[in-house]
Amino acid sequence: MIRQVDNPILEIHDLSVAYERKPVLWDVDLSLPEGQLIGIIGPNGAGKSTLLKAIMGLLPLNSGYIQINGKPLEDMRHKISYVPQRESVDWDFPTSVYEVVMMGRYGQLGLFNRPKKADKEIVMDSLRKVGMDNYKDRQISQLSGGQQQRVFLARALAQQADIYFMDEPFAGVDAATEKAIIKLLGEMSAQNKTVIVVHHDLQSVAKYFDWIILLNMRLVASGPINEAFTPELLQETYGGKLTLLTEISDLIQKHRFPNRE
Ligand SMILES: Nc1ncnc2c1ncn2[C@@H]1O[C@H](COP(=O)(O)OP(=O)(O)OP(=O)(O)O)[C@@H](O)[C@H]1O
Repeated sequence: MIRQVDNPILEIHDLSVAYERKPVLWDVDLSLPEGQLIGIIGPNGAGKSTLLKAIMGLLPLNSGYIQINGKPLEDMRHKISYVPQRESVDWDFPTSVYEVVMMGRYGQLGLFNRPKKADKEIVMDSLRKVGMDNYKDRQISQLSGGQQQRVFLARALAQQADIYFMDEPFAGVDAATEKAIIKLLGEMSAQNKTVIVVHHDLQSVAKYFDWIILLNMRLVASGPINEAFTPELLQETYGGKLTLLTEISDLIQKHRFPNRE
């Protein structure tokens, strides 16, 4: 079940990626609609992070190409923003919350230009949106996991991109932060931003996302949540673990018929 869309914001054609000849992604063909909250799910090692890195141009492709709004990715980099996994970053680096978020502006500014008043306002506005404006002078080494994730999000917001890629933004954060993040992502998609999130918790998929991508080295499904988040397609993605599938069937029933107990 792979739904192609008219006027896609993102198109991936015949994408294959390998690490030292070990194939990780095979022939992925995908088109995604604008302004939606999109989840990528699949088992460990399915290639979810690899897909994001390949789209961001951080890995060499074995084959394929990527277009944003019908134009080559290389010409559209300023329109995309990437929030890597929190653990992939050195949080002991001696810098402040404010500086990290200002880094989001350097794409527009150029490395050697001083931030202007407008940049400073965008940084403070982004910090306010994630509830971290009171921490602007704090060293990043002194933040909790949830606070680190909020700072990452503020940096992405400061880039003022059209498409946001996020690698497990809910991993290791507290419930309040998860709630704050999903609210923010909803506001972004209401402003026609496209938000693409690698996600692990199957329990919250139907509640959080408009569109879902099921991946296991190859693309299993891509479509609106009601069409693509089905027990059959999940079985194809995860390989039939029956207890999991029974749980998921229950979840889908609850999502579709929320008032039925
Ligand atoms: N830098 C690398 N060098 C070699 N192999 C790698 C590298 N990064 C990832 N892999 C391998 O590629 C496969 C896909 O990894 P990837 O991190 O994309 O999966 P994932 O779906 O994001 O997994 P998880 O849910 O466990 O985070 C795995 O088998 C992994 O071991």
